[in-house]
Amino acid sequence: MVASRTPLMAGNWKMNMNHLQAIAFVQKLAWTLKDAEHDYDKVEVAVFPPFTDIRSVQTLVSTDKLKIGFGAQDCSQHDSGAYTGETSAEFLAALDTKYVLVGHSERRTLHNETDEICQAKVTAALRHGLIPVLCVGETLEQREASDDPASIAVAQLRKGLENLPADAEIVIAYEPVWAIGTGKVATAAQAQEVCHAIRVELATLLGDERAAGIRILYGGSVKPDNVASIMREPDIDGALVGGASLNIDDFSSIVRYTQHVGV
Ligand SMILES: O=C[C@H](O)COP(=O)(O)O
Repeated sequence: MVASRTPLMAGNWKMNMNHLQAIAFVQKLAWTLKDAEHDYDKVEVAVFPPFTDIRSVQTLVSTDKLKIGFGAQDCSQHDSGAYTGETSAEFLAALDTKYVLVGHSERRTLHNETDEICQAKVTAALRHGLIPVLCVGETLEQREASDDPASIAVAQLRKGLENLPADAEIVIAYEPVWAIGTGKVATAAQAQEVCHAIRVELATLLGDERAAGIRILYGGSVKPDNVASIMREPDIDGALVGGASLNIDDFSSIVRYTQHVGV
């Protein structure tokens, strides 16, 4: 049975755009997609702005009744307390935040986030009704040193989803670290190979039916000219887009990837 999974195009802005720029960007993205008669039921769209923009994006989305979703780029594993600089999933939920990235490779490498921390963040996000987007992926050194390039992402997945509640909604993002912001996109076959291994592991952990319904995104130098070939792969259900999500034309073209391929 082929599962029906609504593709998700997620724009991770990283540390770009202040709240005023965020308002202008989301407004313009919504107009562009409206002009193109984009059907959000066929391809879901979400942006991941910096924390300081989220309240502004929330207000715009709710006032203008936009169908663009939004998420945060990280959350604390704790709900509240003496954790200077951290942001609670509870506070994000109070701003109607739908998604939260967990374990993006920039968090793992620049902020020493371990698989154990990622697992605690997944749990914290779920505790407050957010949908975690768990990011996994190998570095170039790990890929070159391994006979099984998918094994690193699969091990991160296994740890990150430990003790997952039975009814939890999650999204997985496979991001080969060597393809992030480098212009070196994984080939569609390389991305599919790892995403398929992720789905097989999800089936082992959670059962076939549940695994078949979980969306797996690919991230790493996704652009309008390569999104179509990536989206043709059976285990890839969307993209986590960095650089190209900061450009309205590029991001809306990625969202409307079916136009490129006549799928
Ligand atoms: O979260 C997004 C990824 O890090 C990919 O970034 P990129 O599209 O700039 O390579």
